[in-house]
Amino acid sequence: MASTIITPDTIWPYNTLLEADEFINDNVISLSNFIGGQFTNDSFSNSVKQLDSFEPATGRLLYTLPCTSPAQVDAAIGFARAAFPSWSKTSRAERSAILQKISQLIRENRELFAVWESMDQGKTLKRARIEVDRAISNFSYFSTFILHEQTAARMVDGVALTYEHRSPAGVFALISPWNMPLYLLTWKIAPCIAFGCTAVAKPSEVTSMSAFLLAGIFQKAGLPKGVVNVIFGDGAITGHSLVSSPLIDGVSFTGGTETGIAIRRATAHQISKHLSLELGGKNPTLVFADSMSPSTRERTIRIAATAAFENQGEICLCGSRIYVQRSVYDEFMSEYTKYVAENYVVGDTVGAVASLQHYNKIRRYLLIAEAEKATFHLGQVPPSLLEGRDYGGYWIQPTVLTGVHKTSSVQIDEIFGPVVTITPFEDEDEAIRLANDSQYGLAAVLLTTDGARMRRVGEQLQAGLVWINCWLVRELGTPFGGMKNSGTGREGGEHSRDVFTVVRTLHLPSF
Ligand SMILES: NC(=O)c1ccc[n+]([C@@H]2O[C@H](COP(=O)([O-])OP(=O)(O)OC[C@H]3O[C@@H](n4cnc5c(N)ncnc54)[C@H](O)[C@@H]3O)[C@@H](O)[C@H]2O)c1
Ligand SMILES: O=C/C=C/C=C(\O)C(=O)O
Repeated sequence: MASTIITPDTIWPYNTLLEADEFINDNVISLSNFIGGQFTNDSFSNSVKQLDSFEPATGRLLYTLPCTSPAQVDAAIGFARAAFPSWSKTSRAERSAILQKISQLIRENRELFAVWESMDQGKTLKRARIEVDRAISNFSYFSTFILHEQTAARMVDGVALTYEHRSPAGVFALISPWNMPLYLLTWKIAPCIAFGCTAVAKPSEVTSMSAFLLAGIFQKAGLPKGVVNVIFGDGAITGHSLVSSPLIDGVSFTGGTETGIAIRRATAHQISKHLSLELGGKNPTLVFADSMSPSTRERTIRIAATAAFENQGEICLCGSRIYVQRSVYDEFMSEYTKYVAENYVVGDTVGAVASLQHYNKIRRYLLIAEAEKATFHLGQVPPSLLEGRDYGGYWIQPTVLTGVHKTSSVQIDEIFGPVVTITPFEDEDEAIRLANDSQYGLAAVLLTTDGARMRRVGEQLQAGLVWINCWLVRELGTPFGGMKNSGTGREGGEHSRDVFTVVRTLHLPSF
């Protein structure tokens, strides 16, 4: 088998599942960092540990990646700093044109990205295509947002004219998790460079391939060298040295709550560092009796199922705690389990979970559910995969549980897999209490046909995003982010502008 040090161009021609599969069988792929506009051989120096990344659907080795050392992290930051003065002064039109070009190049290579993202993350090809489309939108949205942005001037009591002047905040660390790799990393890179900042981006060590391919797009689009550097590695060494560097002006992070806390700690003494933290969730779905009328039942079941099982439940916004009004509980249970069994089929509409480590985490929660005598309406404890690596993949059946106590870790913790708990409630007050009984506050789904209730309940839910009779509907200008331990800061449209710029208010007196 040939050992190939590759650039994205090596992979470019392999844009079907079959071709990608053959390429992997014939080659050992090693990803290299993209620093200062080049794919660098430093990634392979003997002092750099190499990490393995496995294909979730089969368990085979997909590629290796460098665990970038603190010295190399500093080198990447150096390139981003060197690029900042000139990039931050480019005109909005120039930046817009480059973002458009990046968007267009991803669109032209949609299938390439979808195929490799699906193989790398475990998601279905259909789901991967949806996420590539969102990556395309992330760049096109911010390419036009910056052209139309305006700042209002104000007269203060006729005494002074005031206006806000914004400038790019500097060099950012952009760190993303493994569940929606390209979608989430581009949600950070696009606004970062649109608002004139430069970046060192680090995808998750579990799913680094799409970021590598994206670096190839940056080269092809003519993004000036150093504006975006893409480095690979783990959290403890690479991620930590990146966020804690005094030469990093801001961090936009999406990942787990514990990691968010670690990043806050590591940067606590750097007061001016901008921090945007999008963290975990354990989101409630509330099913009111009125939503189970004959005309809306199908929609209610479909939304509660999609919110729970899309992308194997590996979306921070997934509704993994379903609460159902008692008068329709039995009917909901039988319709729901039937719908999930028919529509969420492992290996077809349900992909593999992202890693062996994650498989074992989900399994541990299902063992707890079993020990606590929860009822498994669908799914079961998956088999133990402890020996060797060649298993045939990390597959977990969509699992529907009832009888889980509110103090159980299965009900409290973010499992982040295809596991949902269902609990009855009596009335609106109890529904709100149960929904808010969580350390998290990222998202909530409200299923009801009562217009007054939509607002009455919706406005009391402790969640940054409330979806009523829908789920994961996104408009890229709306504030996106969580309450409580689900994060701090908002991203999207002008909220992303707040993350990536500093503001000064100028006062011009009239005397
Ligand atoms: N709120 C959101 O928008 C959102 C979106 C997607 C995922 N998530 C959350 O992400 C989690 C799953 O992803 P994960 O397991 O990859 O999360 P994670 O927190 O383990 O890792 C996320 C990223 O942070 C890096 N990292 C880890 N430790 C670090 C440290 N000390 N300093 C700097 N970087 C570090 C990792 O290498 C990875 O790139 C879930 O909790 C999920 O809810 C949240
Ligand atoms: O898994 C988390 C999903 C996050 C989604 C977004 O950040 C978004 O839709 O912009």
